[in-house]
Amino acid sequence: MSGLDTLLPVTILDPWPAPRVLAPVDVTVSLPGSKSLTNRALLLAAIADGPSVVRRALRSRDTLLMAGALTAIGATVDTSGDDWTVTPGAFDRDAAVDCGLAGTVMRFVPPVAALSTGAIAFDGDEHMRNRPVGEVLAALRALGIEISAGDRLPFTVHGTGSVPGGEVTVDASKSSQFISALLLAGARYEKGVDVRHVGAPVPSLPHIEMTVEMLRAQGVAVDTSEADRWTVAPGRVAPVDLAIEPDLSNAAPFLALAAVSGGSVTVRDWPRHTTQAGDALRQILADMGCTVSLSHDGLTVEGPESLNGVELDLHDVGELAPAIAALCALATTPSRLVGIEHIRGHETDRLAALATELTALGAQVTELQDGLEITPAPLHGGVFHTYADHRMAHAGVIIGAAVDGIRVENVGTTSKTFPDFASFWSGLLPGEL
Ligand SMILES: O=C(O)C1=C[C@@H](OP(=O)(O)O)[C@@H](O)[C@H](O)C1
Ligand SMILES: C=C(OP(=O)(O)O)C(=O)O
Repeated sequence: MSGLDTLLPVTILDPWPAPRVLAPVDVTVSLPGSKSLTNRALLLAAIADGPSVVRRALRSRDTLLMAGALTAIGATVDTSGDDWTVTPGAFDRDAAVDCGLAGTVMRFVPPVAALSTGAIAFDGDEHMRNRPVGEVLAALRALGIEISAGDRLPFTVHGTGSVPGGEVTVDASKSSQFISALLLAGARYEKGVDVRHVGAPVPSLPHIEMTVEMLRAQGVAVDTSEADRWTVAPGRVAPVDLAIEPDLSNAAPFLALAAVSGGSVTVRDWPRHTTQAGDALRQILADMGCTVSLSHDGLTVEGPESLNGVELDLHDVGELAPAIAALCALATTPSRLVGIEHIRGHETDRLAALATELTALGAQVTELQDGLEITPAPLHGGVFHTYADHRMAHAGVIIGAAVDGIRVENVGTTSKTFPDFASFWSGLLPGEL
């Protein structure tokens, strides 16, 4: 397993005493790059028709796993600097791909591996064997690819060097990544790819918009004129030269610091136009009573005297749910978060994990099939378990900022998308520990 332990500070205690914030904070932060943008850029670069550069790439477990996967199948990825270079190569060898716990690696790489003449074996962390991928494998089989084993990790893709492509139907109600996966590789299929979704509504639509926007930026023609249908024309993928935006979903715990302390937090370089789901934080935090402003300094959130509860459908932005749920547990009125059954298939069953951990600290939480009802109650200290889920750790540190005696178990799991998160977080709060 690529634990990438070198990314983790060795001195972080486990469980980690989360810094308590005793006065309003007033900080400005620059955050690492977006996981979703970095991994799409790397993948497109590997199937482009010339060398690429991914500027200010996120250096984290998920992105290094993507770089490792693309290198294993035949691309050359230089991750030594802040700007990563990618040189496409022949996909002509047998290889093993470690997906870790990265959905973007497990779902996005197999459709590219299908272009190889080698046998590409995929596996990952133990929990990754529970995360859904069968719909992508079934689609690839329908497009003529041989894949051994069933519908979960581990599996092996046996490419023949080319993929006919064409029409395929997918039920993407469990993850938008099933659609993105097929679209990202589709231009390199002989007939392109024409993907229809049939099933309950697709979650996380901004992530599909991100895929489509990035494909178009590389000169790929994508037709989205019909609902639940995406058509990618066959053709070249132009070399990538992209500067990665800060990860707006990972901004959630930082902006939450302003919300819970009644202080002010500015995240630099917040993009004016973006397809990142995390941009929804602006409206969500305003709904909770924060003052939110976007200026040339970045996005500034000022916390209110007391936080409002909210009723939200997070279907489009489910990756924000853990941080929002933590804020709801610290609000003064009840909240209801719905539309997020699919996050039971994320790094852990996030609805069950949030209900368990918030309840253990004294919150009143009802777990719904597709969400959470959270009624504020006085919280007390304790260990906040993270289930190897970076966003559960973010939820834990948010609670810990506002409640005495919170210790976050395995805070190092944040390395999935944020290098050295715990040190960065405590460095923002000097003298307040
Ligand atoms: O395509 C992507 O980069 C992602 C899509 C979303 O997945 P789901 O559609 O499975 O929620 C999101 O939650 C995940 O963090 C990243
Ligand atoms: C769901 C997430 O990740 P993944 O890309 O592994 O699906 C996430 O980061 O919240």
